[in-house]
Order: sequence, then C-alpha cells, then structure tokens
Amino acid sequence: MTAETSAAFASQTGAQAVVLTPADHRNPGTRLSPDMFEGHQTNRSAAERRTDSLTKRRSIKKEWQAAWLVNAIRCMDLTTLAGDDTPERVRRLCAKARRPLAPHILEGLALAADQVTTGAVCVYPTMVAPAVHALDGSGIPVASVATGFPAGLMPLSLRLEEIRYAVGEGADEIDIVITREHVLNGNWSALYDEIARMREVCGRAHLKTILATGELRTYRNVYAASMVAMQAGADFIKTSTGKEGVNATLPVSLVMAHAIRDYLDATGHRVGFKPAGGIKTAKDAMNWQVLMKEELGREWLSPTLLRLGASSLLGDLERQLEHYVTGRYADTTRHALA
Ligand SMILES: O=C[C@H](O)COP(=O)(O)O
Repeated sequence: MTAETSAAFASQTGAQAVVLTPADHRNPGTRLSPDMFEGHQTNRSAAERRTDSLTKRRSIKKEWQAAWLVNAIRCMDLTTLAGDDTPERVRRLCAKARRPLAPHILEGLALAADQVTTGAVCVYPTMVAPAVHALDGSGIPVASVATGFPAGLMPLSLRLEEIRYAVGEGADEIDIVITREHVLNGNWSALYDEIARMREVCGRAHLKTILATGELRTYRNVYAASMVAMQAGADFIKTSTGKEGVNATLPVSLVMAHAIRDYLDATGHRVGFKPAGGIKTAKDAMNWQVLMKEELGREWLSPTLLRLGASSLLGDLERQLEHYVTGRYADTTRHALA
C-alpha cells in the first residue's frame, strides 16, 4: 500500500471519524412554510448538464478511489425488499453488513474488520426482528420500510400502525413513503401533516421520507416535496422505493441536494440524503459521493448524512477493491471502474 494511498485512507476513511454532525442528530423541523419553495425555479437541462459533466470527470485519482469505495460501503443501506425474503436471507445479509470485505482485501487496505461495516440494513417490517437479532452488538442500525411501501395507498391510521409495529420490533430507522397525490395536487398542508404524524409515531427512530421522485412529474415538485418533508421533521430525504419506473437519478439528486442546502441556510438544520433504486456499480457510488461532496460538503460523506440504498451494489464494490489490492478481478467478467 503506497504512502499516498494510506494518506488517502487517513483523510477519506479511517480519519473519517471526524464526523462534524453527531450520529444522533435529529431534524426538529419547522412549521409549514410555503414561501421556502413556492415559486422556486428549477432548471432541468442545467441540472442534467451539471451532473453529466460530473460523470465524465476523472477527478479522483486511482490511489484515492479505494478510499471512496470503502466509504461507499460505510454509507450503504444494505437492502433486501423482496416478496420472497426470509429470516435466513436476512441473517445472511446481516452477516455481510458486519463483514462486507474479505480478510485479504482488508489486509491489503490496511484496515481492521471493525472499521468497515455498512451504514444500516434495510428490510420489510416482519424482517426487522431477525435483523435486530443478527446485528446484535454490531452497532449497525436496522431500517424498516413502512406506511404501505411502496405505493403508500392505504388509510393513514394503518400506515401509522405499521410504523408502530416496526419500531416495536426494534427498528432504529423508518423509511416511509409519501402520498404522491398530495404533491401532484399541490396539497402541501396534507403532505406536511401526514409526514409530521409519521415523525411523531417514529419516536426515537430516525425518519427517512421516500419521495418517489420518478412519480412526481416535475423538478419543481421534487424540490417542493423535499422542502415540505424537511419542514415536517424528516431526518433524511430519499429519492425512491426502487420499485418505480424511474428511481434514483443524478439530476434529481442535485435538486434534492439544493433543497437540503437551502433548508440548512434557512434553519441551521442538517438533513441527510439517500439515493435509492438502481444504484448498482462502483462508478454509481463514486458519482453520488462526488455530487454530495461538491454540493453539500464533506459532512455528507458520512453515514450520518448519506446513505446509498442498494440491494446489489456491494458486489461491484468488493470486485473493484479486490482488483485494487490484488491487481486482478476475482471473477472472469471485467467490470473496469471506467
Ligand atoms: O432502498 C431501497 C431500494 O429498494 C434499493 O433499490 P435496488 O434494489 O434497485 O438497489
């Protein structure tokens, strides 16, 4: 491991302990303030140009990439949200969350096993209990989707009860879905009220609000929904369930990052960001981290304020780190981090 690489790790990974925002920070929210988003101008083509240029830059040199790939693991919500999920599958997922990298890769990176675990494990409510048991003592939070995931089309009373159930099973974080109709109709008070009720029922559990941006039709709606969710007390805003036709995209993430920045400027409160749905390659993970660093700063490179929601990203991260350490790909298919 070169001196430069170890320096990269000191600044990007191991020393990452310099978390400027305590892990238990909460967004207290504000009253509903339409003036913070009504009339806000968003420019789709400018957002697309900006993020397109970001994906084409090779701004991170080879020896630093490994540090960013390790950081992507640290910020990952390792997820399984499938109809055929079982407690055994969840137990296997939690074992990966505790030890995502093989010993020889950790050795090659000069990292200790307890320095690299995932940001959380994300499951359905009935899988929370096996996840809590499997992660006992690891310090890795369990996130549960709730409120009628992924569509959310059920009575509010039942959606709130599902949150109570998941928290009662031991969930540390709740990923709720919003009622898209409220956004499409501009019914901001209804959107604010439902999220505020969900926040209240979450109690000690952190609240992540899934905006299902692929179903909100315009970037102006994405910005407005982001702002209302933060005003209602969301600790994270999250792009997608992973089940929409269009899930996490970089341009939409840029719009949401701007909302987080504007909310911080107006209130002093930091809110986390979770892109989710279709994030599958190490290149994707690099792109989202670069976007966070450039738009929001280094605080948004820690699991306290960034989570990559993904069910199939870890494999490529492992593959790229294996190549970095050994000079070859473990499997025959080349997956160059081009
Ligand atoms: O965060 C939750 C998403 O369902 C993950 O989406 P994915 O399966 O496309 O990685």
